Amino acid sequence: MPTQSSKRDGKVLPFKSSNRDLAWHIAPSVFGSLRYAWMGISYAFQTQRNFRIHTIVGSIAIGLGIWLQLPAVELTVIGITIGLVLAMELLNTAIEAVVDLTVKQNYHELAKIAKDCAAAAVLISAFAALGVAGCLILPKLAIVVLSVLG
Ligand SMILES: Nc1ncnc2c1ncn2[C@@H]1O[C@H](COP(=O)(O)OP(=O)(O)OP(=O)(O)O)[C@@H](O)[C@H]1O
Repeated sequence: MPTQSSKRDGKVLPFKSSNRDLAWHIAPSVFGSLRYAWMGISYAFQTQRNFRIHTIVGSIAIGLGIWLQLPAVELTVIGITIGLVLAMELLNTAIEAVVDLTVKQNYHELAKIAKDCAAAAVLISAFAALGVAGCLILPKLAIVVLSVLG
């Protein structure tokens, strides 16, 4: 049953709620979608060094936050920031794959722009995460370390 319409070459085309005719395969259920998402995380962890580093550093940050008994709001901010960095890493990996699929091993200025901008998005989110850790974790960690030392 047509629910919306799209414009192509000036013509209004009706389309169904799931207009995925070009897809090779469509996840049959919510459980199927979750399984494919997990496969994406697993692929990124196995193949992307930066994704592994960010996962480990993020886990340490969450662990430190819990150990330092940070308030729930601060732990939430740290969690959201780590989630943002990991999500950016996954999008960067997806963009790299689509670019490589499109241009193969040929040089293309637009491929360069796509990859450089995707990498920049990861970098900016990582800097934001550093800033959050510097504001919320470092001062309290310094107090604990200094009190232990002296
Ligand atoms: N097909 C291409 N055409 C033009 N420049 C490219 C192309 N492929 C890669 N590059 C350039 O090489 C850089 C590194 O490419 P690569 O595929 O390793 O991306 P990356 O973001 O550095 O990878 P990773 O996130 O895994 O470290 C890109 O940022 C881009 O500047």
